[in-house]
This record gives sequence, structure tokens and C-alpha cells, in this order.
Amino acid sequence: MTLALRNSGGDRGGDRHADHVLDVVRSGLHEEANDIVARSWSRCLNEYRLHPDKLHEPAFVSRQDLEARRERHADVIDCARYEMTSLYQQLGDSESAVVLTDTDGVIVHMVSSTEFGAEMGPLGLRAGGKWSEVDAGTNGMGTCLAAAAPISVRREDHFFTQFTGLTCSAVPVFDPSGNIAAVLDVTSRSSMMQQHLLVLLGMTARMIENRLIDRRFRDAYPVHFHSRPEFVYTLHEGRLAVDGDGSILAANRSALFQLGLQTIDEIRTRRVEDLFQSSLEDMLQRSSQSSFHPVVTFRANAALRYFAVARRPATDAVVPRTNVPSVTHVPTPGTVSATPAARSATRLAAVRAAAEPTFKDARLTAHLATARRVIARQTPVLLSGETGAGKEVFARAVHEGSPHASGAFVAINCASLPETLIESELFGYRAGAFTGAQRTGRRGKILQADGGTLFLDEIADMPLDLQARLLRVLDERQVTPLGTEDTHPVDFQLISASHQRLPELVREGRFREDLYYRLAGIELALPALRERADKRDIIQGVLEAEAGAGISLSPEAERMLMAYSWPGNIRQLRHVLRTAAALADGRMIVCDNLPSLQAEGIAPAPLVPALPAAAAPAAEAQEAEEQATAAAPKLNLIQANERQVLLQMLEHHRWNVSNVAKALEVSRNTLYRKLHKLHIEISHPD
Ligand SMILES: Nc1ncnc2c1ncn2[C@@H]1O[C@H](COP(=O)(O)OP(=O)(O)OP(=O)(O)O)[C@@H](O)[C@H]1O
Repeated sequence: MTLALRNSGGDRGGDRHADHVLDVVRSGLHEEANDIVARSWSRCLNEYRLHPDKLHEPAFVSRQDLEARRERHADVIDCARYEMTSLYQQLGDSESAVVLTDTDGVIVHMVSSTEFGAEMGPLGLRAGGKWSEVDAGTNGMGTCLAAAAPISVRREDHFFTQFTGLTCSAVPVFDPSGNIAAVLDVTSRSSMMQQHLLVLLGMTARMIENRLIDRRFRDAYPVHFHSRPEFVYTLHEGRLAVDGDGSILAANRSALFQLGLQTIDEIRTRRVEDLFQSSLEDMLQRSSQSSFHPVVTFRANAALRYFAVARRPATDAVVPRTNVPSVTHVPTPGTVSATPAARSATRLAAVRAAAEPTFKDARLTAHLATARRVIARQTPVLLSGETGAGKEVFARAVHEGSPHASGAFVAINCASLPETLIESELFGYRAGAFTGAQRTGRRGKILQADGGTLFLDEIADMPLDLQARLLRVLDERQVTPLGTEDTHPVDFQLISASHQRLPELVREGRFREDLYYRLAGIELALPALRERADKRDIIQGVLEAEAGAGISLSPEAERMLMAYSWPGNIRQLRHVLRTAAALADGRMIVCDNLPSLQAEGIAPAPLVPALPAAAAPAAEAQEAEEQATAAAPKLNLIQANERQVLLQMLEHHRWNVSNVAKALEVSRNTLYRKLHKLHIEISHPD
């Protein structure tokens, strides 16, 4: 119907446009047709008593009114600002504006080029402009509000003749209660690609909505889920904000859709265990155990499977090291002592800090020395290693021992930023490059790293076109912020990291070969935690950071930690020890305080790992006892346990006996004897 309206009118002059609008409304065509535009025309004419050819004076709210509205919608504007700038950059159309209105259709934020903004201001397209249907007739923002639905209003779909040179597409932005919080609109001279634009706008609105949930429910536990694991942490994920008792406080649209629920109110009456066959506590535990990779969960009373991650509230944040008091405060005599829970919380808050990094593993110390040597000669370093293995911590250590140590260490994670933002984050943009951009402009990370070190984490996620720009910066040693032609010379050391194999991505055409060679001046593979010879020291260091110096591990708990395979590496270790410290509540940490490891069946029995040099005398006695039992055709319980753990470790070390021996801190010969006794065959001894 919209198409019919447009075609029948063609390129009408002012009068003809007005006649056409009047004809359509008077003919009553719109009453049968399901057309948002014709219905809006009818409202404008019959309800608001507007006339299409009566020159419309743009309406504005007063400055104070605008400020009050901005204040009321501060969180929505804050959540939208970044996404709007990003959308604007993505559109690449200097004759367009990205606009946010409040629920009265008043513009509260706008991003456009300075020139387009100046040109459109007199038409009402600037902050404070009123675009409700009553004020501006049929238009993207106002009609989207009236219809509570996404809409494109092309040129002559506008009610007033003077807007027929413009095309606007608009979508509603919903708040966590399911009410419209704002309208997001793109107004442009071009009427091309409106379908595509509506999709982009819809995606941007979802990003704003997700941010709004995070913002308004900071104290809640976020749960991310999707029926396909690769969609968790993306725009398409279902997102819930959950209270500590498991009740649902908020949900995004995708969550409702995936759970087959219609309204927010419907979901607000549920608890996590009513939706999934897991409690919040269980999900938290399993998520932490999987290093926050999605874990399987099922829809309650249904066979639907989801992949989910539950996290602790953002406000549960780690206290930075600088805030940790260097003295211990003793309660004033006579004051009431805190409850055990409060004591525990206070203690945890006081001790949580980054552990002083441990680099006692010989391979790692050698890597560190090499990296510092080469980076001093301006050779880029490329780190590979599993997630959580400490690539950023290592990069920081390289920086601190380098000639640029007095400069800044600037890290950017290419995987955690939307593609469109990586560019402005890296290269920055000029002040006033577009009206909604930060007034001061943005100094990109590359410039911030001038005189210091730039750390590009998850470099494999850098989009191909940006790879080309980065390559140019590396070659020319100068950077050009967006929206400018100025070049700034830069001098920085570059360290990049990836848990993916870049040569494979190069072969698949997903990573530029020339950039790969440029980044990999030297390539260093960081060992996983399970392979590190200094694993015991790391456990001790992280324990102190998470639980305080006074807390110790029972020998069984230590053996359990030593034997575990740590797929999430040191990050996972931190989470496990954090939980353990909370459960132990000031006492020694025992195996029962390591529930996630117990759930995986890691046995706390006196296993092979209990054979470090310090335990040698006991080991002799054990050896003798084992000699006696070795002849027995069946293994006893302890040996069966030992066998299981050794098999697991061999598996993790790809059956490299030297590495397993190193991890267990025993000689290769001792390990071979042990393997023989436990009937484990090594077909190709290394
Ligand atoms: N040598 C170390 N000693 C103690 N703690 C460490 C060490 N290395 C890393 N950590 C801790 O482990 C966690 C993960 O470290 P980091 O972020 O450097 O890993 P990453 O390999 O860069 O992870 P990702 O692949 O996810 O980017 C952090 O909490 C960090 O403080």
C-alpha cells in the first residue's frame, strides 16, 4: 500500500502532494488497507486537524525543558550514545542523521555531520525539536511512536510537503519493563536501502536495550543464553537479570522469544529454576568452572536445550590493588563484632587483588627474556596461548622490562568490541567530527600508546578492512584519526595475542598474510597452566590474592588442584579459589570447598602428585608398599585413582611424558616406573 501511494503520486509538487494525501484519506482507502502511513495521514487530518500544505513551523521545547528531559532519560541516552555514533560511522552517509527522541517525540540526542546538522536545524531536526505526529505530521519518529512499531517513512509518505525531500526509518527502543523508552531514527536525503537500514536500526536498538538492562540492574546476576552456543554473548543472545534468590528481574526481547513468553510480566513471576532445569547457584558454579564458556542447560518441563552463562553482579567487582589497605585494622574495643558472613565478605573484599605474576617456569622465563630483548629493537611480539593462560599479564611484564616502560601500556580486546567500534577505539576521531560525537573527540588507543606499548588482544577478531589500516600504521608509523586528514607520528611497541592459530586463519583468507608476518616479529607460545612447572607457586600466589596470606590448603585439596587440567587456566583457578575461600570462611581450604573440581571427578586421594622432592622419605615407604602391591593382578582403590589421574594428565599433555613429569615435579624415570606399575603403556616414549 505504501508503494501504491508513492507510485500513484510520482514526483509531485507541493499542491499535488497535498491533494494526494487528502484524496487517500477522504476515499477511505486506508480503512481497509493495513498501511501505517495512510492511517497516520488520517490521524493527522481528522484527529490533529493538520493540513498537508499548510506550512508547518518547526516546534521546539525550551532549553530548560530539553535539559529536564535529558536528565530524565540520562541512562537511555548514555546507553545509546556510543551505539548511535557507531551506527552513524557504519552508514557512511554525510547527508544523514542518527536521532534519538524521548517518548514525546522530542529529540534528546543526535549524531550528524556538522554541515547536515546546520542545514536540517531550521526544519526542526536538532536537539529539542518536536517530532510527534501532532507536531510534525507523519514522520519516522512520531509515527513509530504512534504505531509502536518499526517504520520507514519515505519522501512523500510524509504528511507535510516540506518534509518530502527526506526519508526516515525509525524503531522503538524498549526499557527492561517492555515499555517504549525512546525512538531511534535515521533521517536522510537518500531513500535507498530502507529495509537494510531498518535491520541495522533494529540491531542497534537491541544493543541499547541490552546495555540498559546492565545499567539498571547492576546489582543483579546477568544470565546469557541461546539455543546455539556461538550466539551467547552476541546481540542475539537471551539476556536475563536475576536477583540473588533466583527471581527474574528483567529480560531482553530475545529471552522472551526463546522462552516462548509474551510479556515481561509473564517472566517476572518466574525464577531461574522455573525456566531452566538449574538453579542460579548451579549455573554460576558451572559457568565459573567452564571459565564462562556456555554450559548446557534445559528448559524446565521441555526437551529444549540452551547454552548459558551466569555471572556475578558487576557491582561485585574486584577491588583494585591500590585500594587494598596496607595495614590491618583492628575493631575498636567494645564494638560489636561482625557476623561470620559479613566478616567473610569484608575479608574477601580486602584480599581480592591481582596476584603478583609468577614466572618461575623455565620456558616462560626464557620467553620473557626473549620478548624483552626483541621488543627493545622494535620487533613486534605475537603471543599465542589458551584463554586465561596469562597473555595480557605476560605482555604487561614485557612492557615493564622494556625501554618504553615509562610510557603507557594500552590494551584493547578486539573480540569484546563491536567491529564498528574497533576503528574509532584504535584510531580515534577528531573533536566535532560529527555533532553527536564526544565534543573533545577521542584520542585513539594507538595515540595513547605513543611512547609505550600497544597490546592488541584477540587480534584474530580484527575485521579485514581494519587489518589493512593497522598495517599501514605499522609501516608508516603514523596515525590519522577518523574525520581528519592530519597525521600524527607515533612510536609504540606492539604486542598482539590470539588463542586462535593465525596461520590457519591466513590459509582460510580470514587474516591478512602481510599483517601476520608484520605482527609476528617473534611468535611465542605461552604454556597452559597444566603444563607449567611453577603451577604450585601460581596456586599459592592466586590463593593469597583471593583468600589472604593466612589461608592454607589441605594437602588433599592441593593435590586436587595440582592434578586438575585447568581448561580455563589461571582465570579459572582464580574463580575456583575465590569460591573455595568463600566456602571455607577463614578456615583451611579442603576438598569439599572445591565443588566444581569434585563434580568433575578429580580425586583427592594421595596421588602421584604427592611425590615432590620434599616428600621423598614418605615416597620411599610408599614405593616399597607399591612394589608389594604391583604383583597383585588387580589395582587397589588408591592405585586405580592414581591411574585415572595419570591417564588424564597424559591426555592433556598429548602423551608427552616429559611434560607430565615436569608438571608432577618428578623425574621422568620415576614417572615411567609409576606408569609401568599402573599398567599404563606408552607406545612412543619421548
Ligand atoms: N603469572 C601469573 N601469575 C598470577 N596470576 C596470573 C598470571 N598470569 C595471569 N594471571 C591471572 O589470570 C587471569 C587471566 O590472565 P590474562 O587476562 O592475562 O589471560 P589471557 O591469556 O590474556 O586471557 P584471554 O585469552 O581470555 O585474553 C587474570 O586474573 C590474571 O591476573
